[in-house]
Amino acid sequence: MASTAATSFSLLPTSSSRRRVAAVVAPSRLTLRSPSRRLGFAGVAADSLLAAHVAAKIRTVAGRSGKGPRGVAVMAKKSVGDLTAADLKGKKVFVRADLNVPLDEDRNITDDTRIRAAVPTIKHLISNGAKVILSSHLGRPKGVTPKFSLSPLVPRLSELLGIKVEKADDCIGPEVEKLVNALPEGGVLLLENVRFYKEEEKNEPEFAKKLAALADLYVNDAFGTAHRAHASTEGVTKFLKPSVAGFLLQKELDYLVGAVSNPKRPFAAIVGGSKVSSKIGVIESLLEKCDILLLGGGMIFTFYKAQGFPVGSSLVEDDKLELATSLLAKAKAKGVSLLLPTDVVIADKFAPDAQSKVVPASEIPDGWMGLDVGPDSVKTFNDALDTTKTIIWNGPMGVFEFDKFATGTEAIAKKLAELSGKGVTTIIGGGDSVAAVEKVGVADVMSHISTGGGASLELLEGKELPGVVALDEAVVVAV
Ligand SMILES: Nc1ncnc2c1ncn2[C@@H]1O[C@H](COP(=O)(O)OP(=O)(O)OP(=O)(O)O)[C@@H](O)[C@H]1O
Ligand SMILES: O=C(O)[C@H](O)COP(=O)(O)O
Repeated sequence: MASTAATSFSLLPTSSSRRRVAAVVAPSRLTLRSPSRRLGFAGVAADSLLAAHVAAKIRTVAGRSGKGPRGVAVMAKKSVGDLTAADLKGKKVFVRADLNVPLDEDRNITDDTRIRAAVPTIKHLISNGAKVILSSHLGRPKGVTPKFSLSPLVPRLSELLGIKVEKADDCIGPEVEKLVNALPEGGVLLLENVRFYKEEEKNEPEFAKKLAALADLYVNDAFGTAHRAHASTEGVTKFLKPSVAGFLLQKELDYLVGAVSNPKRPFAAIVGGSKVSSKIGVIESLLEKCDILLLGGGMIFTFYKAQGFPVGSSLVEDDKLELATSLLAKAKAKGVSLLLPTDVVIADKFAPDAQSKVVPASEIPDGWMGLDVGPDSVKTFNDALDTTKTIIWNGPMGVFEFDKFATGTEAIAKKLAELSGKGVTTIIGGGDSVAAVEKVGVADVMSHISTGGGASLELLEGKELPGVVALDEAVVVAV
């Protein structure tokens, strides 16, 4: 018989859990006093963008003081959209982007998403007469390593921006300064990989100062690297004013903080991936906010074992059994409807050509391992998702890299695409779930696909990102 793991948790959230979330973030109480009220990005209203930052800040302020948001003066980050031609014309602007794109053996770009995502900010700057000094890392080089040069990015950047992008062979020093000084208004100079200097990751002030010396002001649009306190993401802000957020950074915050903290309800979170240990923070944080939590991926077997079910040779973290039990109890206490798959696709080995069959989640035989969620679970998950208005998804439902075990993940991707078309806010929180959505070819219809893996995980865990914290604040006053 199928396990009844799902039925031991109530299907409806309590009204108190709804009230608690609403009390923690109440952006409607706020009057925004910032020109960035006008700003919008990709169909996202300006007020909603700011509400996201405000909501994040309120939670921090409220958390520290132990009091709610009422009457608390809070701040929001200054935006590149606040800068007009009067601020930008002829100015040298240091733009930190995350152009850490995958390259094949011949150094061709295999996915240009991150380059495309950086374009709106750069276009805004060049169309307002700024001189753009563009900086990024690529990979994790140890010292100067030609295979990690940013040179292969120049043709695609030039094509997307419609101008000839210049390239420096270094990111600091007299030669770079000469190229910067030769930049025309509306020109773009791409600096060499900033991680060729070990001082970058060490966030050494002297190195940050040298980067800053190239420019008049700073824009951080590197969402994927915003969780790193590096010289070009954090240190440089101490020497360049103003230091403002780019459009991509804002959009990521709007969805991953704003839509998640203040969601249209019911709000469902889908968490998958390999191990529960790497998702504890995310699950705990989402349990505070969501109405429905769907779990899939390798982590579910730790939950099953904690409930006394046989798990065969499935992935299990034996030191996390108590944790799994406590997460189930927490969900129950909070009135969150936590659904574990009731059936699984099992395999006789971890391989694309493994023998496979579907069994109830409570009946995995010895020698077999669960590699995907089963069809009954997909149906239950889809029915639950049909009731929602906001969905965030992080981590695949199974070993989607093997076609035979990709069905559950692909079904969820298709369901989110369908619901997105019906007005549900669908957010894909980075990492492998993005790859899965792209594999199914439904990336374009999602409300938001994060460009950050580690950064989006940290945000979903409720952490502050150093690259965001360091930016200038625009005063927002609570009334
Ligand atoms: N049942 C399973 N058994 C073993 N591995 C699984 C299972 N289900 C999913 N996985 C694996 O989990 C991996 C993704 O897990 P991870 O925790 O890294 O997710 P993610 O957060 O989406 O990715 P990233 O860490 O890149 O952000 C995939 O490679 C997938 O094959
Ligand atoms: O790909 C990423 O997640 C970002 O570019 C950050 O890279 P890092 O993990 O090497 O800092």
